[in-house]
Amino acid sequence: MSATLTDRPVWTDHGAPVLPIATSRQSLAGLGRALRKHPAECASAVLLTLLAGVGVVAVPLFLGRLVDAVRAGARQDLVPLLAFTAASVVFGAVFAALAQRTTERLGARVAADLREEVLARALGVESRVLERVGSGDIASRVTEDVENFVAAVPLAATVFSAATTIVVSAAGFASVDWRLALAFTVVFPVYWVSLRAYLPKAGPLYAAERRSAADRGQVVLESLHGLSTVHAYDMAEPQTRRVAAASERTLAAATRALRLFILFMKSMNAAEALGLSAILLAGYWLVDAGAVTVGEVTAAALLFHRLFDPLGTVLLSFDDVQRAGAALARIVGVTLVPPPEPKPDRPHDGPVGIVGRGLRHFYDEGHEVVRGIDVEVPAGTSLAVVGASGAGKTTLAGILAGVFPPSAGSTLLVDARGSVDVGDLDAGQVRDWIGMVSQETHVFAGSLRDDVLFAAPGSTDAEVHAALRAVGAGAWVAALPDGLDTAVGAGEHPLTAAQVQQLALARLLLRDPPVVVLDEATAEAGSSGARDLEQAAAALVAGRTAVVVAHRLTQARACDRIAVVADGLVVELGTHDDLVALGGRYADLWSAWSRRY
Ligand SMILES: Nc1ncnc2c1ncn2[C@@H]1O[C@H](COP(=O)(O)OP(=O)(O)OP(=O)(O)O)[C@@H](O)[C@H]1O
Repeated sequence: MSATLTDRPVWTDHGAPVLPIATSRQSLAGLGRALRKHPAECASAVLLTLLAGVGVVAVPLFLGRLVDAVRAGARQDLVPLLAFTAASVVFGAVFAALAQRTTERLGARVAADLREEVLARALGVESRVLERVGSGDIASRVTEDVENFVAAVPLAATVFSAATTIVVSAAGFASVDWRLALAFTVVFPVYWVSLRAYLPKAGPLYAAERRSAADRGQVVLESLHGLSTVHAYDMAEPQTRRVAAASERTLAAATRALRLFILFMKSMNAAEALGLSAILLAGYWLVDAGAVTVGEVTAAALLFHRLFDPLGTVLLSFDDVQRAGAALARIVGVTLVPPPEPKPDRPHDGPVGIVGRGLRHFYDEGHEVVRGIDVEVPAGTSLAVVGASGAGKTTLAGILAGVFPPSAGSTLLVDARGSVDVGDLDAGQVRDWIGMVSQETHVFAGSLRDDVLFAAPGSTDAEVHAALRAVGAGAWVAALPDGLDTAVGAGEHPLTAAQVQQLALARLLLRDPPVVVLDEATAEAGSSGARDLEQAAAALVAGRTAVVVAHRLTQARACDRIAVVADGLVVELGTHDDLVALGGRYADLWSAWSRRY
């Protein structure tokens, strides 16, 4: 694996490295891609919403005709017109319900697709990128941002239907008389000015309200948690005053937000009054000039009145749409991380040795934790890595296992066909060559079988049992109520730290890579558990090339050679006997260990 010190993609937000955030255009393109996967649902959502809009618009138009029929005394037209009006009401209601359902379902599908896409891409993000941006950013995008987007789906459906109704109504207006339609447009400048005044202030005011509500909650929680202290020091009164002060601040913030909202609503009402007046005035003039009928003006006025609702929906949803847009930008942003380049297939051939050349690594610039290590583990031999806490053992193990690239230097794998740089293999191929048990083994929610098969899908139950027996897990697995079907993971059958380590070892045994890197597989098991795990690890190491980060020196003694790491460098290297004879750091560690155990 080769890498240079600058070989890291970085996007920044106020100087802090983050994953990319999509621009509006990229977000829309991402949404478009997700929508295009459901062409039939998209078409039916649009069609049903249009039909619902037609229903909404038809009612005022028929009512307008009714007015004209009454004025003309055309009694024979009244019943059919009333029937058409009633039918339009039913038609509009039925299609509105169908449209809402279809659009919400489509939204839920799109959200699910986006969630899957972002999760797949997140899992494929290279560790060098993850290391730079931190896993928190990616986790919040896959969870919170996706949730925020999903929560906005019903709203998006409502806004889409409202926007469609507005468009269909505009067509309805134009069909009555273009001059009436023109009169109606006087509302738009008023809406525009109100929105420009409302939106920039609303966000910070609502945020302040949420913040002060959170502060109040914090004060209340503190008082409850510290109840005994409050009683002991007779602090009930000052504490109540703190809660009251926090409540007043919340109330003041909520009042400020509400006042702005009421002002905004008033300006919307003013816009509606203005629009209606404009239509009636224009209507009066047009009727007078004989250009339109009273019924047509009635239809236009009713049409406009019916628009209050959808217009209000669209205007009031700006905030939420902006918030959903921000979540979408972060979700789509994950998909903008360039996927790792596909590497040519290079299966291993026979036993594999491992060579690290000039390895250096830093997590924080200016603080190297591996400072130039050359290490060679010939095929079929084992190397123990020992040293004080923080010496760089885990970092070295991670680099040798190809979990992340070094800041400088390279790791080569050597087989019968020659050598290959770990960096020239893709992540899946690396795991065929090298298996690793790290300090953080995760137990996935599911059956015990699935948890083991995770590393080697397709293995039979007999093979899974054999692997579990080989790592010393046979007895406890046999005692499980449902055997391999037992549910493990969060909230299910609890596993001890040693059992989790055994699972990790069994996974690796089934995967059967020629090289294994074990990092403190025995550290958390307590001394008797640790001895069992040592044996389990020995079963895995036998016949393979192994790098073992060993805290228990018996495990180090069992390896062919031992590297003592101190402050990012290998300071001693040799067999157990050589190093004891050398009388250096390892000899000191060994004599201290021998005295203790
Ligand atoms: N992800 C990380 N980000 C920043 N610093 C890190 C990270 N991982 C390790 N370090 C730092 O790098 C140094 C070497 O850590 P490393 O875990 O490699 O040492 P170690 O010898 O394995 O220690 P231990 O035996 O305690 O696990 C330490 O100073 C540690 O704090």
